[in-house]
Amino acid sequence: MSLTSSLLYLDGVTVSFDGFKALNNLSMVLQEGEMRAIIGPNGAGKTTMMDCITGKTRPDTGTIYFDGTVDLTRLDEAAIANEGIGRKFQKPTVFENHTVRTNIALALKESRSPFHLLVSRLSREQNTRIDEVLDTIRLSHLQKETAANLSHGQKQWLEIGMLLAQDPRLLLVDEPVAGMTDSETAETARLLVEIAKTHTVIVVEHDMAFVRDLDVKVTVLHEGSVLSEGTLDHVSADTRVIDVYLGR
Ligand SMILES: Nc1ncnc2c1ncn2[C@@H]1O[C@H](COP(=O)(O)OP(=O)(O)OP(=O)(O)O)[C@@H](O)[C@H]1O
Repeated sequence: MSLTSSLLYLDGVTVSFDGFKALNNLSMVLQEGEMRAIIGPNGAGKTTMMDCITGKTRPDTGTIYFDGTVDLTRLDEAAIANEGIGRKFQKPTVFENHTVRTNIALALKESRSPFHLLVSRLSREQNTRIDEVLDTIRLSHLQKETAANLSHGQKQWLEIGMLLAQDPRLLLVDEPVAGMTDSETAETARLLVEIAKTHTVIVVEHDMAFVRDLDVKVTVLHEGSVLSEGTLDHVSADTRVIDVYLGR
């Protein structure tokens, strides 16, 4: 597989904290347009991997290439975000006092501040884009609602929408369904499948019913490297995966 045909390419990535290897020679390739689920036991290195991709943590060794040519290990967090890599953390961080629609408007690439929004009207294209995002995240009917009044699940969707408004090429989504109801969880899978039609996505999750609904290739991390990779059925039948994770 050539380096340039992949959107994200990690090779031999190692990260040590006081001699302990949170990532140990991790290699993984993601094609443009692919959605990938990352699973694995607590401490497997999932968050550290995301931290390395977004520039929060710098690997001791190894390479991470974005879009074939951009060496992410040489860029800081802001530069990596500018390259088109967006991340949604587990805890939603929406602007509670603003409406759902304003939250999306504030997240638009061109938008800078609430003040900027007040003094300069949004273009028709921007409003159309906001409408599209609201539709994707199932919140059109609540666009005038104050974000503080949303359910936990709806806040997660709003934050995914804020990520989409920035039009990233790669979305990193960390445990999106933690704390959601079953129906919100099922809806989130549908929402991400829809988003993945036009974006490359990495989803970290522990919820196996949700991962099954995504119906994508799964990478199992364990002790900082890839233990198994393939369909959920394939990795679920892997005795090493059962031993360290699924069988417990
Ligand atoms: N800043 C740090 N300093 C020291 N150790 C760390 C640091 N960050 C992570 N670790 C350790 O590295 C290992 C991998 O952690 P990481 O958070 O990446 O795992 P994870 O797969 O995301 O786990 P979880 O499913 O619990 O979120 C853990 O043992 C953790 O304690």
